[in-house]
Amino acid sequence: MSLVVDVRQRLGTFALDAAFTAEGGVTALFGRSGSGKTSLVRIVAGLARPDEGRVVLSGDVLVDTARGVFVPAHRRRFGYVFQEARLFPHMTVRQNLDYGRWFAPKGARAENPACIVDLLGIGDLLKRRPANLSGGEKQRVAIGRALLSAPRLLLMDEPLAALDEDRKAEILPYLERLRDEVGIPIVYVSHSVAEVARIADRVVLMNAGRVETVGPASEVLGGPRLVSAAERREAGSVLSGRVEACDAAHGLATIRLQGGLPLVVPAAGVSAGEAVRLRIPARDVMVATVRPEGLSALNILEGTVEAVEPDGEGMTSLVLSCRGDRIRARITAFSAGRLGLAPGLPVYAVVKTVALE
Ligand SMILES: Nc1ncnc2c1ncn2[C@@H]1O[C@H](COP(=O)(O)OP(=O)(O)OP(=O)(O)O)[C@@H](O)[C@H]1O
Repeated sequence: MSLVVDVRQRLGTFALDAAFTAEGGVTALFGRSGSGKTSLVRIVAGLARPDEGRVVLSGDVLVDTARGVFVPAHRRRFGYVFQEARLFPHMTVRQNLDYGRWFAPKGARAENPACIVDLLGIGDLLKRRPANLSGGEKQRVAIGRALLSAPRLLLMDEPLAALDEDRKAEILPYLERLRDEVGIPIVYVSHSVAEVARIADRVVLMNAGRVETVGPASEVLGGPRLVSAAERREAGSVLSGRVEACDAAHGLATIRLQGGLPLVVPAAGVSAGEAVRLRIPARDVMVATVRPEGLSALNILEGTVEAVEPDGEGMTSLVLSCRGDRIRARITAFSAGRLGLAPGLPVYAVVKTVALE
């Protein structure tokens, strides 16, 4: 699968001028409110026409303004999940799901709808109507309905934004299973660093209608390229690793990172050998020039400073190379100066929190 988007559209005083490509997995359109994410995803969906440009999915030209091509939304075979579930209130969950299936072309019908129902954990809800479901349950049904239409591409526009933190936490594991077990490429709109870090393979960072940068989640969410101060505060490292050992008595697991470093993290319900993603918020990493002792932190990593990037607002982003894995830290410019941090300097990274995802 390859999705090529290169479009321009004027909306009142707002000018969208955005280009990106996506290749399978989850591509996040990420940026602050008003940066143009929804306008862009609406063009990909066929719900809006660009003034100029092209949208091509795996060689299939869906929009080409120069040649007068515009394939309408219902003929694109895309699934769309919005902020609110938009289920049919008079239909049961099963009927809502069947409605999705009904739209699948004959040859492409999901072979086993029961698998999708299982994957989303909605088997017990089939006879209920949307009015009796929680926000998280509704959203899982909406995702199921979209999947059962056998889409070539799934577009999700802030699917968790209307949910409270508990409901978000409930639904995120299902989105991860969707990413890992269903081969459908996903374009995922969000303004949440934590959500994007957890779900996305690639990130398209939007700012004022334009694409600021495109890259792996681990790079884009690292910090320096993030546009708003709020995003930079949330910046951090996204790392991959494998569970090496579990210490059930203490609720801890040792994760071996790709570069070979071990990290000890609080973990419930993981098993040895499992591949995991970790997020370490940059603001939760302290830096020392000598090995600290007598600390409560479980992880003190040896590394060297790779980059020092002051943000001009009194804070400095650091990239630390720890046996090949890059750990980001965000400290005050004052501390960076006082410690004389410069590329090549050996340091210790004290990691206060690690989110296992
Ligand atoms: N039909 C329209 N007419 C005029 N301005 C519009 C129209 N649609 C969108 N805009 C403007 O375009 C800008 C981008 O809006 P858009 O909804 O795409 O941003 P967003 O990044 O998805 O934001 P949010 O995260 O808040 O949903 C906003 O300033 C919005 O007011």
